[in-house]
Amino acid sequence: MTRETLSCEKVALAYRDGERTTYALREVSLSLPPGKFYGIMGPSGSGKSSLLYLLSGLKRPTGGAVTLGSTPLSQLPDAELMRLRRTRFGFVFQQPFLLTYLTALENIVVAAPKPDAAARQKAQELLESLGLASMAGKLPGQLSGGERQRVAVARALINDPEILFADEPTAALDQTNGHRVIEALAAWRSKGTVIVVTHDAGMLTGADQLIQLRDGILSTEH
Ligand SMILES: Nc1ncnc2c1ncn2[C@@H]1O[C@H](COP(=O)(O)OP(=O)(O)OP(=O)(O)O)[C@@H](O)[C@H]1O
Repeated sequence: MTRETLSCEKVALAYRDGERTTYALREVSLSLPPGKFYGIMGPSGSGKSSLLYLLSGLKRPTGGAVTLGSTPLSQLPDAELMRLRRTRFGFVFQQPFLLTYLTALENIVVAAPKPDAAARQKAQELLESLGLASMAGKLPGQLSGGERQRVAVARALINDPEILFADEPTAALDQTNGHRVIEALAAWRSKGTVIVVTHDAGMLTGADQLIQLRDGILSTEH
């Protein structure tokens, strides 16, 4: 797996609403070397999700640039950007978005490039590493919210993502299950970069670096 530094240089994200322009982010610059667990924090509306969307190529900045190694993410044509996202990034969102008619194992395998025996084996290993070995054959409706979210983490990991992005992955969970999901995400730093957005500072005590946003700009950085 290639492991490159993800960086952004003076990125901005402006939303036009008729005459009005709202800046979700303005002039944010960051350099995120690989293999670390980064936490993006800040109050509601501070631009956390916007920053995650820009860093992961889900949105394009209205100013500045996002770069992965020497690849200018924000300048790639749509198809190339989509391919890069699919092959090098993994995503976990607030809701797990599992297919209700597939088992936990099948929900993971469908995200693999080829749904073959090797992918099934890997999906089973991921479930085991996340404490869900016995849940492989269960449907999402038979799992708890925390278990469903850990299945979503396993699905995000099936392609060995160089960067794992998570947007408020614990917002729908209680503290105990939230911490288990964060532990599962954080463990990936031994292989790739982990970037987690949350408004819950208690979830980021194990982060290597905290990125604090306020009103669309960086407020502190350690
Ligand atoms: N589609 C949109 N159109 C207009 N303004 C938007 C849009 N999406 C976000 N914004 C604004 O951009 C700012 C940053 O939003 P963002 O979702 O990035 O913040 P956040 O820190 O993730 O908030 P939360 O914790 O509430 O999810 C907010 O003022 C928000 O109202």
